[in-house]
Amino acid sequence: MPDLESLRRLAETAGEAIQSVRRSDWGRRLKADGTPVTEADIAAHRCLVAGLPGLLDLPVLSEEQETTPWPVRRGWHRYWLVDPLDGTREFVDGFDDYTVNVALVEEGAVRLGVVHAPARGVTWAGGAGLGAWRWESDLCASITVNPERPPRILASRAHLDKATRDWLADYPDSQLMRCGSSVKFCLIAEGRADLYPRFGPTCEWDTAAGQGVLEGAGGVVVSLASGRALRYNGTESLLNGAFVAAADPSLIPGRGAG
Ligand SMILES: Nc1ncnc2c1ncn2[C@@H]1O[C@H](COP(=O)(O)O)[C@@H](OP(=O)(O)O)[C@H]1O
Ligand SMILES: [Mg+2]
Repeated sequence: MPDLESLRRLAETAGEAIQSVRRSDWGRRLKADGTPVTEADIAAHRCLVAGLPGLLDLPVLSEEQETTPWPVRRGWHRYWLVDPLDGTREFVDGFDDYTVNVALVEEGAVRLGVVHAPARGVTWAGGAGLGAWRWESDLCASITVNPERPPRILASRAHLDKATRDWLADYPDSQLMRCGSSVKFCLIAEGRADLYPRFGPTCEWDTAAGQGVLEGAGGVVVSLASGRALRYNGTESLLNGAFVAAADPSLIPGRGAG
């Protein structure tokens, strides 16, 4: 296992690179898929790819670099999966829910995840069987889920599609909170929300770190196709299918009390 304190500090250093771009006259352009990429994404990416191999010498798969060809990547048993700036739309639009995401993936499962939200000054980390933690101003606290009924539900601020709206119609009594980036997983992990359904597209680097945090806190991230935990590096496509993140599996329709 990598040293968690060093990993947290590396994520926070990447966050400082993002914040210094935000304070400056930052550039912005659109990627081929129409989503924005900023100088901040690139600055955080450079910071992480420079630092991660020193913590654990493994391949790095980052949103902000050309993807390693599948015939090579499929042979990876362990690797770093990185989204240097998740929630670029939030960042560009002046909202604070954007994050640095680093996950250690082993045999297709998340072993450890670290999520840092630079504008909030908060970092979360965790992994299944390890526990989960939250840091603010260098103060560390252990966190766990706190399932409530009716569930407090999270949805993307920028991407709320019809399938998600239809799903939400089954929860007329629930409070809906809109939030960008992997912060959604972390809010469930620290007991402030219960469900995050996602039917619209996400990529593997959007979910892995948050999944680690949530699993460490006692929650789950379930693929609606398999009914099991979301897995990684199993296909050439880096797109996730639909999933639900939950404080408890019984909150997911069809898996208990619903
Ligand atoms: N059409 C699309 N295809 C692939 N991923 C998409 C997408 N629309 C949104 N996303 C993913 O959703 C993430 C944002 O999540 P949210 O809407 O919960 O804030 C984006 O992360 P980035 O901001 O890192 O690009 C992006 O990867
Ligand atoms: Mg992302």
